[in-house]
Amino acid sequence: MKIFSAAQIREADAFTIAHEPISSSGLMERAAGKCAAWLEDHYSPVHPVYIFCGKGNNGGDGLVIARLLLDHGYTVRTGILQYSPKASADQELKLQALQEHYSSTVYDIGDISDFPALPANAIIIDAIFGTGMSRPIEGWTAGIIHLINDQRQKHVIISVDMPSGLMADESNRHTAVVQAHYTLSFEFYKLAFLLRENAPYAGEVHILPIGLHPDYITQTPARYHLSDREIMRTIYRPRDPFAHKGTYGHALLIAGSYGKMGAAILSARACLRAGAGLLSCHVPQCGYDIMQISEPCAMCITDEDPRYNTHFHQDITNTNYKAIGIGPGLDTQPGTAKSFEHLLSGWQRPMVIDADALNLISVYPFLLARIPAGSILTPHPKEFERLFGPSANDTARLDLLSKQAVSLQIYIILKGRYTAIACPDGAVYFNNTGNPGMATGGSGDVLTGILTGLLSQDYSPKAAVLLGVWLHGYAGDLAAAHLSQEAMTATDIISWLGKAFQEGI
Ligand SMILES: NC(=O)C1=CN([C@@H]2O[C@H](COP(=O)(O)OP(=O)(O)OC[C@H]3O[C@@H](n4cnc5c(N)ncnc54)[C@H](OP(=O)(O)O)[C@@H]3O)[C@@H](O)[C@H]2O)[C@@H](O)CC1
Ligand SMILES: Nc1ncnc2c1ncn2[C@@H]1O[C@H](COP(=O)(O)OP(=O)(O)O)[C@@H](O)[C@H]1O
Ligand SMILES: [K+]
Repeated sequence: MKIFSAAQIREADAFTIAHEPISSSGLMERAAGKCAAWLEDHYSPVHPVYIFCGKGNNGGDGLVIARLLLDHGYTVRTGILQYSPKASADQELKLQALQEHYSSTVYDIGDISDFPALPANAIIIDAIFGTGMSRPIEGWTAGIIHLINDQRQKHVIISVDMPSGLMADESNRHTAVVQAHYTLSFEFYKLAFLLRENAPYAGEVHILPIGLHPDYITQTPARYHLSDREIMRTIYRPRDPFAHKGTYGHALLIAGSYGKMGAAILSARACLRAGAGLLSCHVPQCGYDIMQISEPCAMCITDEDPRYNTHFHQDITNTNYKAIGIGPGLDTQPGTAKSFEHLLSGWQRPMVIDADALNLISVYPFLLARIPAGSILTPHPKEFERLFGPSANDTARLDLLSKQAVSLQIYIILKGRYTAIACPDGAVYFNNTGNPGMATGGSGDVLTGILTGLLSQDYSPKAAVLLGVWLHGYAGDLAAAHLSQEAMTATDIISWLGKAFQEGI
């Protein structure tokens, strides 16, 4: 799914009106109708509804919602914030339509003293500002937003399209922003919903399709995308009935050190469960028995070093590996750094680089330029900062992420709630599977294994990152649904990977 900017959404709106027999007022009826239907599905008329409307089209939506709910027997009070003498044409039209039958339910808000006393069970609808937010909210209008937020413990707050005060395309820098429980957003995710800094505002986001013109959507390029099942269906390739183990590649995993063999085991298991044909794991001597006993399906190469991997570069001279994954539990010994440097000089195909291998690059930044094109880096935010330096805010970090992926011609997976996958062509995909149950040691090692397993099966690096991150989160969601977010561990993500293949694509 494409993520459009506020300006593009306005264009989509105008394109739809120009190419379909629908007016802007009609589109507003459709959009607000979707919101009213959602509200009626979730809340009965025992809940009095308090709608706060602005003077733009977001306010217009609120006025239509008011009329539709009143038509269906709800008790509604609609306050119009008079922060400006002028209103949009459609807002005026919808105000007239509401006043025609229900004028006694509408009142003006010109100061915080006009904020109503809310009865128990009341629902707050925020239709003050939407994608037209152009500057910080000030004065008493900001005061009304704070008063709305003060009700958060007692009343459900539902924002129409956007939480008022939030800019659609960037990190929030302002103080007056509605903190909604739910946001009913039209047609598209907004970039703002996916940024960590904006976590307090949108609540649970529901995307309501309003029939914006499909030609605009397909023809207009977008920099940001949201991964979805449709994308996965175009990527996933069922196994060839005549396949043999050679068909799906021989993967090499370089992982583990004394005290951190668990990371290597998790990656190895995930790599196999992601479908690799063969897997060899390069481990230090102390890890040989551990790996052989824990994962009988993996072959094992032991390092000359008893505790660390320091001679793995020699492996690539012998065998024709299809994919290499390096990093989980690797440690950052000088010998490991040297071997990594040799490996990067000799290996030209895409590889997966994670954890301590990323930390080694942070310490020896000249290695960055040696990463083979098409490789996949999987930093969490701290590792990203060590690699590429700090950023002023989430939007700036997103720009830096994309810039680095383009200039190094690699894929960078910045892990988090909405993992951001930056591609060498400048596109960024956000992933929406996964949950806080995955915030537990080893989850990232599992991802590295999955990605290595997909690469070894000849998925292109782009296909591997999109599918791998999606399946990893999907398996995490299945694990959480069966075990709880608290009790699930990284091992459970691997256990549910099979179901994720079956149900998540
Ligand atoms: N996209 C779609 O497909 C559809 C979209 N629809 C709806 O339209 C919404 C967008 O409407 P919109 O463009 O009229 O903008 P909106 O957010 O209502 O506010 C603009 C007004 O606020 C003002 N203003 C701005 N910032 C301010 C501030 N800080 N403090 C004070 N004033 C401020 C601004 O003034 P100006 O900047 O011009 O001075 C202007 O008057 C969208 O979110 C969705 O709900 C649906 O109806 C139909 C389908
Ligand atoms: N709140 C969350 N929502 C979704 N995914 C999460 C969440 N917390 C963690 N994850 C996922 O779990 C993984 C954690 O990776 P990482 O921090 O490298 O863990 P580790 O180093 O312990 O293996 C990432 O893929 C991340 O996207
Ligand atoms: K709003």
